Amino acid sequence: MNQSKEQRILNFVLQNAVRGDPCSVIDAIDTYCSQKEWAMNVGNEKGLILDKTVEEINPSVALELGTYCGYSAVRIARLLKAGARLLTVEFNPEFAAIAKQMIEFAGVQDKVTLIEGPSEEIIPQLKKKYEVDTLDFVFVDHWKDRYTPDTILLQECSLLRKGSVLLADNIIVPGAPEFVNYIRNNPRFQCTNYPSHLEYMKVQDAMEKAVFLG
Ligand SMILES: Cc1cc(-c2n[nH]c(CCNC(=O)c3cc(-c4ccc(F)cc4)cc(O)c3O)n2)ccn1
Ligand SMILES: [Mg+2]
Repeated sequence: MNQSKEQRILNFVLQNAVRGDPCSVIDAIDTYCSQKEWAMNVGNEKGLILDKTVEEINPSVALELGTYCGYSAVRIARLLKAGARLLTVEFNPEFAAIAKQMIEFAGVQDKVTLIEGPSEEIIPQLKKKYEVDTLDFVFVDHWKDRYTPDTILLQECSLLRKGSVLLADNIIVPGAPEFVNYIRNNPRFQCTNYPSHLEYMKVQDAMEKAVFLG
């Protein structure tokens, strides 16, 4: 049974990064995926936009939709203050298994709750099952056709409060045109676009920040 790309990424991290050092894990993934095999991690260029947004908000409770191998979960968790937590949702069981090991190797497992399942099923469980009141920050990086319905679902589940910040990846590639239309024309959100590039490529991409106005 030959290895998956995601298993090869994890193996490279285990052999080249330092256990308990999140930055070395991030660097190892970026090295592998820029030199050996492309993968859909947010990457270092958009990762810096993510870092700045997280540092600005300093969230107590953050949600990530789309864990993949755990690259952005490690990026976010390394910046969280003591007692703050990240909930991250992954649909694919193989990806979730890789991400779990990645998060543990990076040493951020105490800050991260990895939840396996589809976003539309998990979001309605956040309040009762995961003891969330409201979300300070949401990194939207899952299936691009779920960005809009899940943003609506977050509102319906009263998970957003005045000032909650959404940051969405892949606004250009693969693209989320319906989401861009929805969020920019919605008076309850204040939007900012951050032009960038697709991870590990010279292709244009962008992130969209949307502040919920309550
Ligand atoms: C329904 C549900 C879904 C999830 C869920 N879990 N994991 C994901 C991953 C989604 N991410 C992507 O598909 C993605 C793709 C590209 C890409 C691909 C191919 C190209 F040629 C160019 C760009 C680039 C990226 O940066 C991406 O993020 N979704 C979790 C929960 N519930
Ligand atoms: Mg992405």
